[in-house]
Amino acid sequence: MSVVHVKNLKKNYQKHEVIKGIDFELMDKKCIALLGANGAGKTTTLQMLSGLMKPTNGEILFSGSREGDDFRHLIGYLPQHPVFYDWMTGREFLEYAGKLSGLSKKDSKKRTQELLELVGIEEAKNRRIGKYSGGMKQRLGIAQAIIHRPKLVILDEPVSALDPFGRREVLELMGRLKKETAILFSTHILNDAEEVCDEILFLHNGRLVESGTMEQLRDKHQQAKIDLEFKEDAARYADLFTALVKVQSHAIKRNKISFFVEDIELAKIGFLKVIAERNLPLVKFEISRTSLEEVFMKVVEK
Ligand SMILES: Nc1ncnc2c1ncn2[C@@H]1O[C@H](COP(=O)(O)OP(=O)(O)OP(=O)(O)O)[C@@H](O)[C@H]1O
Repeated sequence: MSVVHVKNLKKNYQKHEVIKGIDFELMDKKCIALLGANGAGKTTTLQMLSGLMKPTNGEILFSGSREGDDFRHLIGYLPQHPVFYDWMTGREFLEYAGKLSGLSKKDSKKRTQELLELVGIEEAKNRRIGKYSGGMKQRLGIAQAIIHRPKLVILDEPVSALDPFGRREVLELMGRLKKETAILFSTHILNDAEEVCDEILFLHNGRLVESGTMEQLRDKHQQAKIDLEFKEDAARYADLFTALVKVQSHAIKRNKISFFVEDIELAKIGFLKVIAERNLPLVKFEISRTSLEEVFMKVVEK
C-alpha cells in the first residue's frame, strides 16, 4: 500500500532552484534510501516531506488525507543534528516526547517502555542522556520519532556521524523497524543504503536520476566483474585476457585489473586457463559484481 505520493516537487531558495520537479511514491513497511552527494538536495526534500518547509511547487499526498490536510501525525522525523536535553534520562525524554505528540500519560509510559526495548536502551533508561554514546543517542532519537506510531519515519543522515559500532547498531535497528513503518533515510554512503534498504532514490543536482528496488537497479546496471591482482604491474597482462573472451571493458590500477564481462562462466574458465598455462604471478582472483557505488557513478555521469 502506498504511504505517500510526491508529484512534481520543486523548491527554490530565492531564485535558485534546488529541487527541480521530482516524483516518487513510498510504499508501506519498506525502507527507502534517498541517496545523493553533498548538496544534491536531500535535506531540502526531507524537510518538505516532514512539513518543516513549504514546497515552491508540487504535491505531497499522504494516503487517506487530502491536499492541505495536516499530515504531521502521519510522520516521524529525526533531523541530521538532533538536540537532546542531556540532563534528562532516556525514559523521561521519551515520556515527554509522547505527551508532546498527544499521547495520554498512561499511553506515553507504556509506549516508552515498548520503545526502550525495541531500540535496545532499556538497561540505560534511567541514565542521563549526556552519558549516552552517539549510537545510543541516535537510537533514542529514532524512538522519539516513532513514539506516535507514524506511517512514515524520515531520518536525515542517521548514521553519518557515528563510529562503526554506532553505525552497526543503528542500521540493525532500521532493519527491525520496517516491520512497523515505512522508513525514508538520506545518506551519501552507498554501503549503508545497500545494506538495509529495499528501494533507492538517486538524487543528483535536485533531480531524481534513477530509482527502483535494489533488484531492479542491479538488473539494469550491474555487470559481472573479475578482479585480478598480480605481484607486479598489471598492465602488461591485460591483452592476454581481453583477447580471450567477450570483455566489455577493463580498468587497470597498478597491480590490479578489473574486467567487466558478459558471460561470467566462460570468462572464469578462460581466465584460469591462461593464468595456469602461463604460470602468471597472480596473488588474487575475485569474481564479483559492480557495486552500488559504481552504479551511482555511472548514473550521475550520464
Ligand atoms: N536555506 C538555504 N538558502 C539557500 N540555499 C540553500 C539553503 N539550504 C540549502 N541550500 C542549498 O540547496 C542545495 C541543496 O541543499 P541540501 O542541504 O538539501 O543538500 P543535501 O543533499 O542535504 O546536502 P548534504 O549532504 O551536504 O547535507 C545546496 O546547494 C545548498 O547550498
